[in-house]
Amino acid sequence: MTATIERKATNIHWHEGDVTREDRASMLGHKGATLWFTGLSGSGKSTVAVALEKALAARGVLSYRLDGDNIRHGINANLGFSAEDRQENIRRVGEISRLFADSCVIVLSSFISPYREDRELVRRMHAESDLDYLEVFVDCSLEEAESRDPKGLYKKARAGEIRGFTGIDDPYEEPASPELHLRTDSMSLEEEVEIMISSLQTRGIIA
Ligand SMILES: Nc1ncnc2c1ncn2[C@@H]1O[C@H](COP(=O)(O)OS(=O)(=O)O)[C@@H](OP(=O)(O)O)[C@H]1O
Ligand SMILES: Nc1ncnc2c1ncn2[C@@H]1O[C@H](COP(=O)(O)OP(=O)(O)O)[C@@H](O)[C@H]1O
Repeated sequence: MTATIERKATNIHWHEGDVTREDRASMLGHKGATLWFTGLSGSGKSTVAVALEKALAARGVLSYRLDGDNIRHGINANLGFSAEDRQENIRRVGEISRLFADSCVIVLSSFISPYREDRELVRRMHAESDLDYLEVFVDCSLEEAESRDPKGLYKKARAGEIRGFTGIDDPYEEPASPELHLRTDSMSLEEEVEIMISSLQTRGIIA
């Protein structure tokens, strides 16, 4: 694997193992892949990922969720919401997703990931490692997301208590050609799960 940013360390060498990705896939009975959920806060990224995780588990498929809020409690606790910090957030999570996907897990990564360039970096990381990558645009209008306001954050942003909130006073760049487009203000959760499961089947990632 080559680096996606300039690497500081020199004199480092990739060490191959004897157990291959194909070996891991036969052990688990499915391939690994990353589903990258991008969309506004409150668009439904976490809800959709939780529902898909459950549906996959019922089929005996191993998946693992990486969620913005959770990851920011741990490995990315040192990052805020400036454009630079969001970029580093996505870069690190992109690398973590690549590792999990290589381990043959279906990775469900839910991050606002507002910048197209940052998402394209994650796509390139997966392509570089010959791993399936599906960008899932979790799409709903700002008005709908704001009316849901599951954490009361839009209210705070409108009141000026949160600055740089995506959709209010910070940008969200919509995906130009996502592999999957879920319109959560008109589709049901069941339909959304069905679309994702059949796409994984069609691509030969799961049976
Ligand atoms: N300023 C600002 N803008 C956007 N979101 C904010 C902000 N401050 C806190 N939050 C909360 O952080 C969650 C988004 O984290 P992410 O790691 O997904 O963001 S990003 O991809 O780096 O843009 C987001 O979670 P979701 O609502 O699940 O998307 C919010 O709960
Ligand atoms: N079709 C749908 N798909 C996903 N979420 C939906 C849908 N309809 C309504 N919702 C609601 O929208 C909210 C989305 O919140 P959440 O999943 O936390 O969003 P995000 O992770 O993008 O911030 C939840 O309260 C969920 O129940």
